[in-house]
Amino acid sequence: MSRAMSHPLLHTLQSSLSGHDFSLPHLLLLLSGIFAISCWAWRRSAEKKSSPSLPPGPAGLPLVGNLPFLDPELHTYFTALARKYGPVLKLQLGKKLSVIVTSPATAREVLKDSDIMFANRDVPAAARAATYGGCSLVWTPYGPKWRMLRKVCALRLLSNHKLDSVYDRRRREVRKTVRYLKIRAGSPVNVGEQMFLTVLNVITSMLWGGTVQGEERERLGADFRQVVSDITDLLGKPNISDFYPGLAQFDLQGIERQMMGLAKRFDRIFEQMIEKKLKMEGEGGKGSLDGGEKSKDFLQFLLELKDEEDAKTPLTMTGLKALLMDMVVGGTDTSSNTIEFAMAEIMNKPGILSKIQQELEAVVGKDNIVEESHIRRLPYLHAVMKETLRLHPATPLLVPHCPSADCTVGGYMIPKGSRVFINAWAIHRDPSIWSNPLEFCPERFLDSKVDYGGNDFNYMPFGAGRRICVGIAMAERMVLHSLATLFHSFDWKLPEGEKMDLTEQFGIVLKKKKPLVAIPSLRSSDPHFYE
Ligand code: HEM
Repeated sequence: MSRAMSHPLLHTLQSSLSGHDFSLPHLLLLLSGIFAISCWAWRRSAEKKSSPSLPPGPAGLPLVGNLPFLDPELHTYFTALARKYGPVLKLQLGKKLSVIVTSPATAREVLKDSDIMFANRDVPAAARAATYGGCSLVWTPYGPKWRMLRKVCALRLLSNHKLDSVYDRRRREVRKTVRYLKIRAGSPVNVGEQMFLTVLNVITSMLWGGTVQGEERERLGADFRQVVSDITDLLGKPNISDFYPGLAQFDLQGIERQMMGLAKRFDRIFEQMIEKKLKMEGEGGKGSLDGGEKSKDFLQFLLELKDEEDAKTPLTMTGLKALLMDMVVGGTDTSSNTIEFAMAEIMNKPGILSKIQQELEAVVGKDNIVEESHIRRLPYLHAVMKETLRLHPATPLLVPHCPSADCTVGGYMIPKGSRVFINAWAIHRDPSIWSNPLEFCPERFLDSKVDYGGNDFNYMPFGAGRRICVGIAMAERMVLHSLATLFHSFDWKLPEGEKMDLTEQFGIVLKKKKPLVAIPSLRSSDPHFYE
């Protein structure tokens, strides 16, 4: 029987007809029944016709969809597709529907108008393997657990107040880098590598104190760098397990296996720090691991929180370690790659470099060391940071969002569970929004209210809405303080015969294809500058 025949009115009609009783009331009933059924059927077909369709997108092949045509440089590939298919387009990647959003208006619909609906993540298999099953702040679904983790990070580690209280730790790491560069003056230095180490040491010193010194510090620093870089590479790799969840158990590309191996190395380091911390507490020590400092570090606070039995949303040991993972993976590459791109763009434009140095001279002075407190008074340098994040947003497609129910964006239907990419990279280079979009021009941000706080959908290097980056204040301090110090204390040039190459390489975190190697020289003859 067809679906229409199951309507209850039909039963009334059927029984009327089978009784062969065609008196006027029955006839009226029959007619009104026919009328009601016709209206119902018409409404259903009209509803079907007017329900929004899926977004447009390139035709795919049976079973695999668009997978064979996927270009690994996703940000440029998605940008080219958007030119052809518009600001909301779909790609069928195996069984997974991906949606790419490429205009300020449609990004606003996702990140503001339907923020709660899109506040979930579609967790890739690699991310689950990296973060104890996806229980970290970055990957946890929107809900009470996410709120608890977010609050803990925002208030206890990354608030302006907390950051102020641990400035000495950041300062110490920046000064260590200055001392290292002084020794290397006149020789080529891998800028990204040095800035990665600086940011990493800042973050770990905020997490568990200046725990590792001397040789141990060097060894763990090198270890972390390789692990973070391998993790972000694996997170950006297309994975069959995501496109065909039925095949995930076979881990055909070995991505989850490799990721588990990397996560284990992290886990060992975390265990080591936790063990030291618990031992110190057992011995009655209350300060951070480097001793002497009264403020509790983040790990100490998390361990106390974990032991709170009456907490509404308890923090487990794996949840605690996943949070440490987020800070180390989410905070390092993003900030250090931004510093590296900024350095490269600045060195490429001597006019910009001299404006930065003039501003530093006026605000910091020739005879002073740059302090974090100066950065609020360096508007030109701030414009340089904004312009760097416009042209080279650290996460060009943000972190993919996932709707918790079917919804509509740009008039198209986005099914529950799709993977939604916001192409911030393309929006930041859209000629209808930015004049000379490919030119590095910090001046466009001077006397402009455009900021990365998540209210302007033309510019969103940190995302927007509930899942906006939780580390903005920290990133701002690290990037500006480092750049100010690098250009106040040193002049920089490329090795003889080298040309600046600004080519990007896609990954969940965007990087310079060719690492920036540059030669520092001292700007001051005063040795106190380099202590
Ligand atoms: C230049 C530096 C940075 C950039 C450009 C950046 C950018 C982003 C972006 C685009 C997102 C995703 C937003 C979305 O889902 O729409 C994000 C999320 C996140 N970022 Fe950052 N980030 C930076 C530095 C940091 C730092 C220093 C930390 C911590 C120490 C951090 C921790 C996180 C975390 C934990 C999330 C996930 C938040 C959530 O899902 O609720 N980030 N970041």
